Amino acid sequence: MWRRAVSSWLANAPSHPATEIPSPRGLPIIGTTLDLIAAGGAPRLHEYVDARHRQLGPIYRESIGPVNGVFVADPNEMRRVFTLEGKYPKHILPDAWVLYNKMYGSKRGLFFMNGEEWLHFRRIMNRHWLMPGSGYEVIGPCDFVATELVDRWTRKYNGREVIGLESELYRWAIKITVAVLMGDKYSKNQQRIEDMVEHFTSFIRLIFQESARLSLIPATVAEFLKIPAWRNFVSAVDEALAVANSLISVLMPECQNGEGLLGALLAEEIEHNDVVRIMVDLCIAAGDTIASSIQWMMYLLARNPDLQDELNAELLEVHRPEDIVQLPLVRGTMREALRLYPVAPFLSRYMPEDSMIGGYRVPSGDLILLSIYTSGHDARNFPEPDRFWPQRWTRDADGNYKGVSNPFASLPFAMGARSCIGRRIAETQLTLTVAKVIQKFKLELIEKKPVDMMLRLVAVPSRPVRLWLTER
Ligand code: HEM
Repeated sequence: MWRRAVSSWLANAPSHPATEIPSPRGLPIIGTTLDLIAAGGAPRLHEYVDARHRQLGPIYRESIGPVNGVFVADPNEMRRVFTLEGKYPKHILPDAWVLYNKMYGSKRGLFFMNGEEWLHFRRIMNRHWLMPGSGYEVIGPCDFVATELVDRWTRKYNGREVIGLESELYRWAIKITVAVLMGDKYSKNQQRIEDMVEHFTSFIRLIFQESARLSLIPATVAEFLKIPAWRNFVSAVDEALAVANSLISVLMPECQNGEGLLGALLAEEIEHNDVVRIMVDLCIAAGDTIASSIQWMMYLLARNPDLQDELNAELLEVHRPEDIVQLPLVRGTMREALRLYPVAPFLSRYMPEDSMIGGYRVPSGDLILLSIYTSGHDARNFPEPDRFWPQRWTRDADGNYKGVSNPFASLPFAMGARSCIGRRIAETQLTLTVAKVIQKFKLELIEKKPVDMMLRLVAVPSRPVRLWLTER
């Protein structure tokens, strides 16, 4: 009711100039950066912005560090932003990466492309990667790596704590992505590429750690002062790109006959270098996002033993991987984890033209930041928003979600032409692996104290999740 009232107010409100968008008071040059530092710094940005929305409303403007943007938390206005994003949607890029690419002449994959170049490659990728039934096998490779993880944990951690859960899941994330890229060829080659995957995994973790340290300092300043975080970031990116390039070069000849998603891309008329840079960036994009999401899923399940039993009971009836990934409760668990802990708590678009957002005329070129952490935790969109309740995503007899008032308030993969290209793959990887783990083990937390979410470029647990496994 209240939500509808706010939305209709936003839609019908008379237009106001952008200068009237509510804004907190800040200092010249640094804006409100000091307020953010007092609130816990960049790792707590999602909570800081959430508090600002409560203070200033569903749309407000703020300059934080090098970023000046209009923050939007109303789901209907968020949808509008995607309808106004234009032919070549443009999102914000991490400052440190952009400077690195410029300084070292590094040509990068889809996430970093813009304009015609982006559209050209995105269309090719959409054809193969997003369309259901595009024919490329995702389930088989995901099933193979998920089974491998469960077997490894049975040998090493049954009746024990999983040592280094984060590293275990990072390794799983990279492996499962490489497996999807290689298709059937993965199982035959996995020993050969094991070391490269291991190295790549450790450099990717390092990159994310260091780039988070750089998030409040303009990259040009960090580079000029040669602060340790910048130097470490550069060497981790150098190493990761070098290992990833070698990895893709090893995989390419194996997939020449169309195997896996890599084979599909090779069959297109794309230059070798372009295939390599697209693939390298896919591995980078996949690693942190799915490793973090699966940690949250396991953390939430470990806190809810009854749900684990309920899931296991449902899984007793279903055997084929393609049916497991469709189970409403398995999918609900994933959607709920991504609602509570969205890997990317802010989505961004530069408006291509002057646009009406929330009753304000936002000029072309302005940066809009969609606060999906806030909209996902808002009681107007999700009753009892802090409760982990996977069944809310299942439907009642009338076809309505049981506990979701506005599904557009949780957009972990974004929307529109530039939404996550790996969504279908990620969903298969997460649901299948979690289902297999639950079929085999009961999960318990060793430390019961709640774990917070913090931003390290993507949202991750603020301290290690310590998991105890007991075979069912
Ligand atoms: C839970 C896991 C994941 C989440 C929550 C996630 C989320 C996102 C989001 C929010 C974006 C930005 C979209 C935008 O600006 O509108 C994005 C882009 C992207 N994602 Fe994912 N992602 C996940 C997994 C993956 C995986 C597994 C892959 C690769 C296999 C991948 C590859 C990409 C790429 C290449 C882009 C850039 C797309 C473009 O600019 O056209 N992601 N993702």
